[in-house]
Amino acid sequence: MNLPPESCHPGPEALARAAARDLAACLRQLTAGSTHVTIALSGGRIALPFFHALTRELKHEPIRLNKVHWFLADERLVPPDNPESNYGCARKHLLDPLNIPPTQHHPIPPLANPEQAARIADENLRRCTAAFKDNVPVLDLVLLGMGEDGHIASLFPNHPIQPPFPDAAYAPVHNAPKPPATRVTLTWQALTAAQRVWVLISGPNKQQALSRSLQQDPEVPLGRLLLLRNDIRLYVDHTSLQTRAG
Ligand SMILES: O=C1O[C@H](COP(=O)(O)O)[C@@H](O)[C@H](O)[C@H]1O
Repeated sequence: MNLPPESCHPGPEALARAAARDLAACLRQLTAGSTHVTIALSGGRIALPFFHALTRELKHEPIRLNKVHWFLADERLVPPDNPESNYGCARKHLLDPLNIPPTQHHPIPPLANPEQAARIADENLRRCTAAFKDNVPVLDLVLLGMGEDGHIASLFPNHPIQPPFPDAAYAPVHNAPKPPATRVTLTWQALTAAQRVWVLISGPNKQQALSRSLQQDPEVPLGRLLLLRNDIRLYVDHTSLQTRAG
């Protein structure tokens, strides 16, 4: 598998530390320059070590966090106190420990109707965004994970999404192959328009999806994204390079 050595880390903690250090450096630059910085966070297994490492990095940094607005790359439509909620996890382990005021949190509302939730999420992002590419909001940074099947955000293999309108940043997801079944995700357009995309890949049984992605296999969501843009930063740990047992 062709991965540059700087992308590879011995385990989730080392990966999380490296990504957190890089994000702190990136925020130092971005907050010095602009009035508004927009970041989309993900959930999944790497989220917890990453949020803890990022909290440690940012606690003692003279970064103007009051300029940073926190969005989600995807959400499972469950209440925020449900352990499956991506926002709930981000809030508990990153935003609250850093005392980020609620005006800078932009959760995807966990409504029963994902179409409506996606429209509200799109409007919230547009309201905070200064730059647009073909009317698609440009996020400063999107942080993604990758599942065993190669899914990123809530874009799953063989599971097309239907954005509510052509340049929508968010789309509803029905019958997701991984529970919870009802979700909202950033669209391909939003991932393509973003200034930066970093993917944190950790956890067993991901080797095949990763290797197909690196070959830009469009059937694998990360492979499709790597085909759409060649400037994605990958963080990979050794647990994700293990093959499926048996
Ligand atoms: O369901 C989701 O899964 C992905 C990957 O999570 P992992 O636990 O397999 O690493 C995550 O990036 C996404 O935000 C989440 O909703």
